[in-house]
Amino acid sequence: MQATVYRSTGSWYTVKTAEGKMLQARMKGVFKKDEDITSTNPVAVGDSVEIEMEENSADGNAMITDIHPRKNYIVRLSPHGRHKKHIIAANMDQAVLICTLKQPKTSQGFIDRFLVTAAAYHIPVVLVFNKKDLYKAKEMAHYEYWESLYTDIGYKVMLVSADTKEGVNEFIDCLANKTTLVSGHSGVGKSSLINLVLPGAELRTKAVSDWSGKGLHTTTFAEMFDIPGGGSIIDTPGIRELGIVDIEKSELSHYFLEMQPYLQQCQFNNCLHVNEPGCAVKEAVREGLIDEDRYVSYVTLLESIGAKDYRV
Ligand SMILES: Nc1nc2c(ncn2[C@@H]2O[C@H](COP(=O)(O)OP(=O)(O)OP(=O)(O)O)[C@@H](O)[C@H]2O)c(=O)[nH]1
Ligand SMILES: [Zn+2]
Repeated sequence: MQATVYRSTGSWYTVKTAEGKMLQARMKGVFKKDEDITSTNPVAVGDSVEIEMEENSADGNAMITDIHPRKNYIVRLSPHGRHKKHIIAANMDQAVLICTLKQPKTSQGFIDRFLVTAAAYHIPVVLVFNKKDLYKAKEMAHYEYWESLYTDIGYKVMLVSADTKEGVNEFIDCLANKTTLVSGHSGVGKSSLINLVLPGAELRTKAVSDWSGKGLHTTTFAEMFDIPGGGSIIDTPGIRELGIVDIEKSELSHYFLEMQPYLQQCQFNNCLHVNEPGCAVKEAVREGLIDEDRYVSYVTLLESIGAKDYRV
């Protein structure tokens, strides 16, 4: 029987069957893990799995017997070992990055790092700027610059206020019938916005009371919630940044989507677009066809690859 993983707590998983029943499930032994990754968790939130009911379980618990191939997944470095990865979530249709221009201002470096990560995992991103009610002329001008920059690259951008509810309908519409990972720095208003979409869910309080006293200390985890009317949200409390661990310097420019048209035109086919002569990317920056700040983000990320505490 097929089921979807909604929550993972180490050895127990909350899964939802095709009929909509929530069950507690355990893994049956250890089965083959994803070939490409060495992860600390074989099954993640969003995974589609096969389950069987446990034979002698009075509680109606289930066994996960197989995991279906993933459409995509995101990882972070595991807290339990430098080189191990922890799969945060799988099978997403899109990711929403909640940002703000005030209290606390989201940096462009952070946004671009997120976009690179999502592009590498083939996950479309919607940038949602929250706290519109706090923006004065200066912040509005900044927002408009970012809106046109990221819209031109191909991202969907929206401006909302969880406080006044301005723009919230558009935000809710963009989540309909999709599985969406919601991410963002602490304090940008993730919970406030999610609570508007999931009335009565009281996300964070639920997570806290369920987990207190169970000794899970540093462990952060994702959890999926159904949206009334269709679709679901994957909330990732405590996970500030996604991490791509294995990205090569030579790949990075592919994930800056606006650079793609120029990549074949550089004089050297292994051009990193920094010091090389005949670089079509740098030429495009000079001509204003690629935004300078985005190029700065590119160079910053490029330098971080291979650095000691490497994490894109
Ligand atoms: N003025 C204003 N304040 C907001 C808005 N949205 C959220 N806030 C406030 O910003 C603070 C942080 O909001 P949260 O929803 O807890 O933010 P979060 O991103 O979930 O933060 P973490 O739980 O730390 O990850 C709270 O004090 C909210 O009341 C908004 O649209 N306008
Ligand atoms: Zn180049």
